[in-house]
Amino acid sequence: MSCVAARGVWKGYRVGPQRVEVLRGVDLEAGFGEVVAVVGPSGSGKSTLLHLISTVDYPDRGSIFHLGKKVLKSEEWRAKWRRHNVGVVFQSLQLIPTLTVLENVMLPMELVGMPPHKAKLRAKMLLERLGLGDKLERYPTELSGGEQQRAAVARALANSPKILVADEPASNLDKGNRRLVASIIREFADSGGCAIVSTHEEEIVAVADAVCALEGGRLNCRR
Ligand SMILES: Nc1ncnc2c1ncn2[C@@H]1O[C@H](COP(=O)(O)OP(=O)(O)OP(=O)(O)O)[C@@H](O)[C@H]1O
Repeated sequence: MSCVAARGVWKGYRVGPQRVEVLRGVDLEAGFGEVVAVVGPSGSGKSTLLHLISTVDYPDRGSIFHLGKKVLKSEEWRAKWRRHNVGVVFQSLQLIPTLTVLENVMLPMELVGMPPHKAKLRAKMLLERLGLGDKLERYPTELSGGEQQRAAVARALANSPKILVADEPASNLDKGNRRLVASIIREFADSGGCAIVSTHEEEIVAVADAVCALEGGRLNCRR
């Protein structure tokens, strides 16, 4: 059983009268303990693929498997599955502007019933690890782009997911923080999960077990 698999995945969008096929039969496999980096030029479909792998979106054809189970089309099923099993760093981050950084990271834990005092301890620990220990009470708009990005990584790890899906999580970071995020992703996978990460950054590629290049709607992986 693999941690994450994509089999024959197709996804396209309607643009006016036309249909553009972005993914044309993508296969991907991530074992437990693995980091898979997805690389490719802007517009090649990395975010499209990661939305499918994270279960935020659903393929037109083909299937995604998580922990050996086929991801179902029902949005309700996918939302519940994600809440418990998948940590997602969106390219657009999607931090909640009306909550502090600490509250943003606590929220996923509270949604699965963790008592607030425990959620707070874990959120603090994660934010300190990501170098945001002195920004806990700030609101997202009061943070730099790179700080927001690190807060989004902390939030994705909050529920100790089995699967981490991160869309360019290091794109706004300086070298030191790119290394930090890369090592946190590596440690996450080493503890038994798997991470699928789109990136242009060599620090992330350096910790990957497989590098998959997306081009012309197809994915070519080398290990
Ligand atoms: N909702 C949408 N409707 C129409 N076209 C879309 C939509 N979302 C993405 N696309 C198109 O699909 C293609 C792939 O987009 P995607 O965002 O997946 O690429 P990407 O590799 O993540 O790019 P980047 O590195 O710039 O973030 C692009 O040509 C984009 O214009």
